[in-house]
Amino acid sequence: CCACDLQGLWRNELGSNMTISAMNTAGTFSGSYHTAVAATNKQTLVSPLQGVQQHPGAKRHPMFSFTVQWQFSDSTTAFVGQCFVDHRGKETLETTWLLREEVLSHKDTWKATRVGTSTFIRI
Ligand SMILES: CN1C(=O)N(C)[C@H]2CS[C@@H](CCCCC(=O)O)[C@H]21
Repeated sequence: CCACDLQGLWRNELGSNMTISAMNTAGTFSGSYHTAVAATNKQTLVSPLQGVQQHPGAKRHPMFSFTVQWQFSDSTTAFVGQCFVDHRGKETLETTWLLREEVLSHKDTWKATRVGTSTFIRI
């Protein structure tokens, strides 16, 4: 069937919820990210995201990237990934992410970036 549209509500394996809202013809979008867990034990808050996807409609499995500006910690996460639709029309977002936290000294920069993968399904 049809292409994979990023717009809507997604959840990943960590229980985070992501809403991708405005999508324009240039393929840029915005949204919000609500995380259940964090690297710190701080109370988490909904955080804004900005992203770009390959030209919507032109691709069945568009690539995308987006960045989340965490509102409760001095850190940010960049996601890159692709949207896939299986034979039953089930969509998944396969992503790799980099989480960069602010470090107070240049000598600590070696431990400032975490990397991982995350899969989102539509909720
Ligand atoms: C919950 N998460 C999630 O859904 N991920 C895909 C990973 C990569 S972003 C991280 C949360 C970072 C929160 C801010 C901070 O702790 O500095 C973790």
